Parts: sequence; structure tokens; C-alpha cells
Amino acid sequence: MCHNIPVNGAPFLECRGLRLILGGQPVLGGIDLAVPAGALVALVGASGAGKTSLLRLINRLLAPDAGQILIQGQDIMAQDAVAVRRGIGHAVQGGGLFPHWTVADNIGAVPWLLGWDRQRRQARALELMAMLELPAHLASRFPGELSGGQASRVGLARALAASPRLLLLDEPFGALDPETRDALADRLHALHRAQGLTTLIVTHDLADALLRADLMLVLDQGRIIASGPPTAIAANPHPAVQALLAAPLAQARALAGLTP
Ligand SMILES: Nc1ncnc2c1ncn2[C@@H]1O[C@H](COP(=O)(O)OP(=O)(O)OP(=O)(O)O)[C@@H](O)[C@H]1O
Repeated sequence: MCHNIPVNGAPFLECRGLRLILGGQPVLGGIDLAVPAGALVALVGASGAGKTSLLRLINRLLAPDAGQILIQGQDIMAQDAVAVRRGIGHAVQGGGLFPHWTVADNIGAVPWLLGWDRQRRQARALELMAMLELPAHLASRFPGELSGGQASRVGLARALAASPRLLLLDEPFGALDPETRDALADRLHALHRAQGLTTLIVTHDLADALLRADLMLVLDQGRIIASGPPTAIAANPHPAVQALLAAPLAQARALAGLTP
């Protein structure tokens, strides 16, 4: 079954029959999906379901054992891996920053690979820092001198530096306190819209996925078991989907009971 999300015209990102085996074990067992341009897609599922592996395939950090990945209709396996990766913004939990590079140099990493001169990289870093509400004086700091929230913002700035059309985020705000996480999720949402990005975000924060994503994909044991808008996911009777939703929904009900 192909998990097509309603598309106007050709999809921006497509996976066809994607299979991945790691260590002799099937990790992804035939993923078919089509994501329209401009969608913010939350990829959810239990630990070990294959979410990170799917992002790593799209970013060409892993190679599929079968199937195809197309970005704007082009098979990415037929393209140079480094070139594919440079067109994609990628951020991971905690920022994944280079510890011995300053904040400005971290943000400018992909532009540096693309051959931008120092002045242009610095200007872009400061522009993105302003967009992500990072004070400019942090530009010369090292990652070890940042708070968790600041490091996550720098990671996001780095992912956006070369103006990618596709953003892949792997639990980018996973380790943050709820208030910072919420503020950053709001900022990401605004940037996603303003920059016309197509974004895939792996998250364990079901409430955030249900409230902010245009579309959700639920992975279970290497297969997509549900896809569509959050309302359709919330109504999906699949036991694994209901199990994922049980805790956040119970929490929301309990909280609603506390407020006047
Ligand atoms: N390099 C590897 N070699 C062998 N098995 C691997 C490798 N990387 C991942 N796996 C296995 O693939 C499966 C999917 O892992 P993956 O990291 O994609 O899951 P996930 O859904 O992102 O999990 P989590 O939510 O815990 O991050 C797991 O069973 C994992 O143990």
C-alpha cells in the first residue's frame, strides 16, 4: 500500500519499495511514501521502528538494499552522494556540532564546503543567528560554552545555512526542557513556512506532532502503518498507533481537568 499524502502536482520527496537490512536484520521492509512540497511531516514510532534509518537513507548516509528515493523526481542514488547531502539540511539531537569549531564556523560548515568566502559565511551565520534568536556575541563561542537550547538553535541554523529545500531533523529538540522545546518548535514552524521548506522531523513528542505537523507518518517495525493529517492519525484504530497516542492523550485530559 502506498502511503500517499494528498499532493498537488508531483511529490517533492518519494520513496518506492525502500528496503534496508542492517546486521543481517530487516530494518525497513518496503517503504512507499510521497511527500508534497512545503509539507511539515512528523515521523513517529516506537524506539527501533526505523525512523533514523529512513532519514539516513534519504540523506544518503546509508544505501538501500532495494527501492528508490526520488527528490523532485530525480533518483538520488544516481547522483553524487555529497552533492545530494549538500542540498539537504540535517540536524540531530543536541545540535551534533563540531566541538572545536566556533558557532559561526559550525553554521558556515556547508557554505565552506560550497566554497563561500569567509565574509559571506560570517554574514550568513549572523543572519541565521538573528532568525533563531541567538545573540550575535555567541558567534565566537565554542559548542561546549552553549546551553542545550542554544546548541539546538545553532544545529538548526547550520542545517539551514545553504538554503536547502529539504530539511531532515532527527529529534532536534529531544533533550530540551519543555518550555525551550516548545519555543523552538514554534520557531521551526515559522521558518519552515517562511522559507518554503519541505521538512521531515523525527520526534517522540506526539503532542507536538499532532499539533504542528501537516502530516504524520507512523513507523512500526520498519513499516509505515499509518499516514495522513494529524486528525486522521488520531482517529486511526491500529493498536500500535493507539498505543503511541495513549500517554499524550491521557496527559492532555489530566491537564485539562486541572485548569478552570
Ligand atoms: N548500524 C547498524 N547495524 C545493525 N543494526 C542497526 C544499525 N543501526 C540501526 N540498527 C537497527 O535498526 C533498527 C532501527 O533503528 P533506528 O535507529 O532507525 O530506529 P529509530 O526508530 O530511529 O529508533 P529511536 O527512536 O530509538 O531513535 C533498530 O533495531 C536498530 O538496532
